[in-house]
Amino acid sequence: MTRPALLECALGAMNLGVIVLDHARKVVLWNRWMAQHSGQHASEVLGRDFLDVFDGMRGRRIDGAVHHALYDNFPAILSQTLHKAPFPLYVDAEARQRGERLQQAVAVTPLDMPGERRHCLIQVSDVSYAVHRERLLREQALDLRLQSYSDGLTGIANRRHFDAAMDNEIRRTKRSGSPLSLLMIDIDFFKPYNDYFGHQQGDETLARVAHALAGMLHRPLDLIARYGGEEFAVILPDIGEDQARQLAEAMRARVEQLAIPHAPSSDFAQVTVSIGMATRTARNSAETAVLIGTADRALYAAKRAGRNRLVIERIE
Ligand SMILES: Nc1nc2c(ncn2[C@@H]2O[C@H](COP(=O)(O)OP(=O)(O)OP(=O)(O)O)[C@@H](O)[C@H]2O)c(=O)[nH]1
Repeated sequence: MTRPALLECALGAMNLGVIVLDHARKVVLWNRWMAQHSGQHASEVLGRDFLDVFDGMRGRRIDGAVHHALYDNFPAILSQTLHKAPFPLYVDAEARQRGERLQQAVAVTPLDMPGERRHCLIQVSDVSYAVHRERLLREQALDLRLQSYSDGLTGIANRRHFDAAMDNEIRRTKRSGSPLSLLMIDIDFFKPYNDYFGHQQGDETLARVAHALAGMLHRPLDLIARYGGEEFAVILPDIGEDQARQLAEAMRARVEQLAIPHAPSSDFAQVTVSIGMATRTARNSAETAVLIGTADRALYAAKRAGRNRLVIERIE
């Protein structure tokens, strides 16, 4: 095989688009890959002006890159992230109908040949697969992040999320001096509920209560988390005892209003919650453990006092 025939054969077999333009920007080489994905055979484009073949490219980045390659001897690489699918190239006729272009990475290179004015080589690679994989990986990473910060059963924040948010809020409150209230909320007589209705219905009720409580929070930094089995914790930044008390009382009443029938052996006809509350202020400057410990003690006081109630314990 002669050398030109060999080169012709290799060019035809290449798995990327190859275009060569002469100094006047006329197409002088167009390989089979380009014909296959553009729908234009070499005989239709050879000898034509590049911008006549690709009218939509006028004034675009690729037009500038060709200009710089031909007249300033500058090469350029157009990554698909910044220049999405510049050429109208498609994987097949169906994709063309849908207008779904191949994702492309484009390299524009000056070609200096002895005795000729400068030409320019344009290489187009199909990076659709890489782009698809990258998108998939990004989505998976986001999913994992969400999963690692939310509780699978109820969909609210999990304990890890609570710990991180609590650290942040304590730090923020130390800087700003604003108050920070914490509620610990526990479903009353949940063991008899599970024993009577079964664990699966117990799960459903847990999720329903979590959802109802979460629906009461409207400020962006308020956070409700599943703290333990049937216990929730609510972080309320920037509100002092009075406002937090009103919200906590409304949350208690909201669960009662759900009117979820309780087990016959419970003291209550409906599912209820007990709530313990404590507030960090600039004056008491409580650390995380003290705030949580105090809200926890208040919760147990609410249980001892008969349940379905709110108890506030002050930090001295
Ligand atoms: N269905 C279900 N039950 C859970 C889950 N996590 C914890 N529990 C149950 O919650 C119940 C908690 O019971 P206890 O701590 O004894 O207290 P209680 O019966 O709720 O009574 P008081 O808290 O004193 O009002 C236990 O029976 C746990 O099995 C869960 O994810 N799903």
